[in-house]
Amino acid sequence: MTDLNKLGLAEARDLLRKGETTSVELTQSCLTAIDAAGALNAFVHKTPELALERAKAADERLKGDNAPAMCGLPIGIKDLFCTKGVDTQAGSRILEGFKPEYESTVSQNLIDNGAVMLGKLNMDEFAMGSSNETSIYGNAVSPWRRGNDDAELTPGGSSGGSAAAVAADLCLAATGTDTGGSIRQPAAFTGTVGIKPTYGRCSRWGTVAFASSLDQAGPMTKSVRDAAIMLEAMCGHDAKDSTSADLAVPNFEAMLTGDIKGKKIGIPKEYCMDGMPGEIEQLWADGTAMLKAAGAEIVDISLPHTKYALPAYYVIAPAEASSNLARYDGVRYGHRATLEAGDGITEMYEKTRAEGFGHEVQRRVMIGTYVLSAGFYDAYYNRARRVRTLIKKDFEDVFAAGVDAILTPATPSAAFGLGEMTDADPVKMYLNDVFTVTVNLAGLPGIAVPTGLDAQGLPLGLQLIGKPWEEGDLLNTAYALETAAGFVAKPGKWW
Ligand SMILES: NC(=O)C[C@H](N)C(=O)O
Repeated sequence: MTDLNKLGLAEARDLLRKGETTSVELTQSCLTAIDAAGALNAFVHKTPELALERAKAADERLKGDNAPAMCGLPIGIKDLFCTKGVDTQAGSRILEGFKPEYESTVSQNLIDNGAVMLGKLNMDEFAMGSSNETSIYGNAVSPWRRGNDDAELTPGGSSGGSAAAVAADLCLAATGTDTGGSIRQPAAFTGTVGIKPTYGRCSRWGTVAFASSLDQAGPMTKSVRDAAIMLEAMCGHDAKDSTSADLAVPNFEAMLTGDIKGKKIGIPKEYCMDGMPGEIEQLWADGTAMLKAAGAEIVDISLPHTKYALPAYYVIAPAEASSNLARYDGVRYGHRATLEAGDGITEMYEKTRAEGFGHEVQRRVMIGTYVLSAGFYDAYYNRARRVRTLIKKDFEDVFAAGVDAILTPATPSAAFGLGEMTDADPVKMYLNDVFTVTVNLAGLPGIAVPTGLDAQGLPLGLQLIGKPWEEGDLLNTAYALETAAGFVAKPGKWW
């Protein structure tokens, strides 16, 4: 069978069960596609030997009756997850040469479920960015292009390598993480599906920390069904993460009936922002009509504190980052600067951190340190935390009034060109997160579903936001939207 790498998880799983292919064949097909896609710079550490070894073991396991759902399925892992004995750099120079002694809970869950890791995927440094351009490895490149224009576009960020790899069929699916939109924005930019589950659904243990009260892992896949399959395999209670929820994991795939009759879908008026491109407005209106045609009840809602979400996020996330990143001191991990005679420990810290962190990470550490400092703590950090509570309450009120899910655009535009936003004011880049950060601040599940193309042929996505712990319901609504939208476009192969 050719082009096995183009399959999704569900299709490949079914072929494996019928004995029509093997994990080794699937894995080999992905490895060949990865080798031919150097131009995308998606995989930054490849693990072909390990992959084939695990694929062989999976083929053995598949001979029995109890092989788990992801048994034998080749996937990519974002470079933020610690993988035992395999380079884990979080896209940063400061973690150069770091090979963890342990496996993150999420990647261990996937290994236990039989998934086959092909390698580690490119990302913005410490997951700070929306274009993958802050990566020490150089940016990942989107497989998509605007019409016949050969300008390189961003796959989004920070999980840009994951999005590029899934969209270009280098793997069947990938892991991502989302602190302010890092799964949903790259998914929307590349015509793939990405879900950020409820905060606490996936363990954060062994995932390099950015902003601990916001970080969540999730799957990036070719379909909603695949997202359901992979989320179930990734998540679950973990005693090693005190914020991990001790809740049973439902069979998400079994909940995909496509029936959303009578579901109340909220359309928040505050998400209709000034300067929103007509194409995004149209996409949103089309998505609303699709859900209505599928039997949902559409209601106008208000989330009054939405406009404060982005500023609150860009105070809280840097504050937590400045604290989390204090551990990179040149002693315990990775890079250490070369010192001169007379340099003491202070010079060692300063030189190491100045060399080891890129500009965006330095900016956030400085902002975070500032907003946490004695004279400014109340004015910035505490105020941002209070705003966060109000944002959370906005959602609680809407759900208490009977709304089942909320539909919004996922991003304010289609993918932009590499370099187009890096020289600009950093706030322009931060504005990419305008529709996604509210969900992280409130700890809710959110999913991006590809629903259309812009005038230049680039994918656009819509976001559905669900109630806490109701990912199954959210996935089902997303499934209904996906079915109605019938998005089948793929990037033309140029790499
Ligand atoms: N990690 C994320 O969710 C990315 C977000 N754009 C940020 O730069 O903070």
